[in-house]
Amino acid sequence: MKAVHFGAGNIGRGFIGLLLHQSGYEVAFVDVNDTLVSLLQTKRQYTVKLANEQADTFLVDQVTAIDGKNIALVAETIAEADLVTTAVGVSVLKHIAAAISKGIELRLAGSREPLHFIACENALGGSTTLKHLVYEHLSPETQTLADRLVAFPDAAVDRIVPLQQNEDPLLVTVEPFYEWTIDRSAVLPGHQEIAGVHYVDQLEPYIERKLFTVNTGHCCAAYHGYLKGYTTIQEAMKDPSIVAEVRGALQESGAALIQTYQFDEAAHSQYIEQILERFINPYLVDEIVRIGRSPIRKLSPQDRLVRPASLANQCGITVTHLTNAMAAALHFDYADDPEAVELQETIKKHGIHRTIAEYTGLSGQSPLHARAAEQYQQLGQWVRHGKE
Ligand SMILES: NC(=O)c1ccc[n+]([C@@H]2O[C@H](COP(=O)([O-])OP(=O)(O)OC[C@H]3O[C@@H](n4cnc5c(N)ncnc54)[C@H](O)[C@@H]3O)[C@@H](O)[C@H]2O)c1
Ligand SMILES: O=P(O)(O)OC[C@@H](O)[C@@H](O)[C@H](O)[C@H](O)CO
Repeated sequence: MKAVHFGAGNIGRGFIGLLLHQSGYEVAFVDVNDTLVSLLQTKRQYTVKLANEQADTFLVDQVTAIDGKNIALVAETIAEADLVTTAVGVSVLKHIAAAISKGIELRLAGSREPLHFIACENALGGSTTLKHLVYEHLSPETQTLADRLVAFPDAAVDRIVPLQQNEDPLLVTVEPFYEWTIDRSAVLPGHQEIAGVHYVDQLEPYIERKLFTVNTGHCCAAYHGYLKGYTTIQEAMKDPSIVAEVRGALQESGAALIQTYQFDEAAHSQYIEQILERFINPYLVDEIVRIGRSPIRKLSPQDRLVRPASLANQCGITVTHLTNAMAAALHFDYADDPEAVELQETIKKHGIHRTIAEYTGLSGQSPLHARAAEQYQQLGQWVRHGKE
């Protein structure tokens, strides 16, 4: 079986590529990083190392890579594939949509075999977003045919894969834990289930629980950790005041998730504890600036801070830690992150209230907006007064 995977980065090699390989797929990675592409083409294999005491390793072989700029070759490879996956970043999906649409046109011209596209990004409805972007490039006739033969099941992916600092540029170190959940209701007959994947009839509770626990807690630790001058999440999670913020945020999002999806309270508490353990894995070095990357995306209405805060607010739960994490995110002034730079420029130019309204969608009338703005000022004073 042949799979095409867009994005030969950390999660692409360290999680999706590994699981597809273990399921019997030959994986062709599509990437725009020339070094990665050329190394994968030459070596045809790479190693995944687990961040555990034994440092278990897995060899992923029978792989290759395609230059993402070579649209004709990407399209031809998609036309021949049994499965297509992505892990490029949700904001990059628009850049791969044209090549995917060409692949679908070629495929439909020569085959009636169903084809699945699964976006493995940290976002609600990632594959659905990809579908809309791809359909913009297809004629109405092709869209009608694609409706029958091409599917875009949404998915949730969970495995912490930090930025890599290995001598071997293809080696990727990952945490032992993983969870890949796919919406079975959108899968076409004939799809061969991927080993190790959890197929569910309704994805929403799973993706919201993952994003609003793992990613909410993660970015909460990262933004508060950044303000306190820590470099890694492992350092930040040694600070009791940061752990208290993370726990507080996860209690707020947790209460909202439990009310919305009727999760068992004890099981959800255990889920939170397991995640806090994962954050402090001593065999990983995970940089705060990776976890805090793209603060505009992370402050957007459907993402890990605003959506759980809004859900909690609607459920009548008092929200202070999630708004404090938004406030800390608004202070994330990391100069190498283009979204952080844009955010800081917007605050300077238009002030905090307009910035909050513009990026979070929380209007000036929202109590969450008011609290985040007040906490932003308090954190600013704390930073200016030497963080006493
Ligand atoms: N790293 C994690 O812990 C983790 C876990 C779960 C989900 N995710 C999600 O997976 C996605 C990728 O994250 P990552 O950490 O692997 O990032 P990454 O930067 O390591 O990998 C992204 C890869 O996509 C490639 N890319 C960029 N533009 C492209 C294009 N136009 N065509 C083809 N390839 C392109 C990049 O060159 C890079 O190799 C994100 O959506 C992230 O939220 C990451
Ligand atoms: O990838 P992002 O930028 O959406 O979020 C950063 C991290 O929180 C994220 O990559 C986690 O490590 C991952 O989602 C764990 O499953």
